[in-house]
Amino acid sequence: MCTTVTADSLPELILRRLVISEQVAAAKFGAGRPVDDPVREERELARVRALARDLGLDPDLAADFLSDQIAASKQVQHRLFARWTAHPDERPSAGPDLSVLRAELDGLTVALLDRLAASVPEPLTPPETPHELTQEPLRTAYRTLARQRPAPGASGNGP
Ligand SMILES: O=C(O)C(=O)C[C@]1(C(=O)O)C=C[C@@H](O)C=C1
Repeated sequence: MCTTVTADSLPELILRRLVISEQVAAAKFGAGRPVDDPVREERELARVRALARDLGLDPDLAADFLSDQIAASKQVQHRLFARWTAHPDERPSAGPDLSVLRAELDGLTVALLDRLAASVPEPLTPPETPHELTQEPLRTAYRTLARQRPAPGASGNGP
């Protein structure tokens, strides 16, 4: 799996991550695994800090941003778990492979940080979506983006 940096916009990439999260939920529900995986989260956050340094982005900003994406993913997954527990007829028949989905998420992280580094540091608001499942998680995904952020390279981390 290669980690292609795409030309997609930040909002598109954020939405795509939530769509993959629905598949992650299916994989975990099918395998009887819990939504939360703190070890995986720690690894992702450490990687994002390293990527941010390479891109000239504030590592704290990048970590806050990824934490929002993880929190949003967990909201989607917990909602789906609750739905599938209450309505067995709505359960997905077969879950996709979690390791494949994680490789997709890792590739998206590179693209997301690349877009974040290229974006103007003006506050961004989450788009409205007709999908009830994703509206609240989208607000979570934009928590850091909704605040004024320092321009890339102006993070005060020194030369
Ligand atoms: O990789 C997983 O297991 C996921 O569920 C994805 C994810 C994430 O959004 O990156 C979300 C929740 C877990 O605690 C860890 C990571």
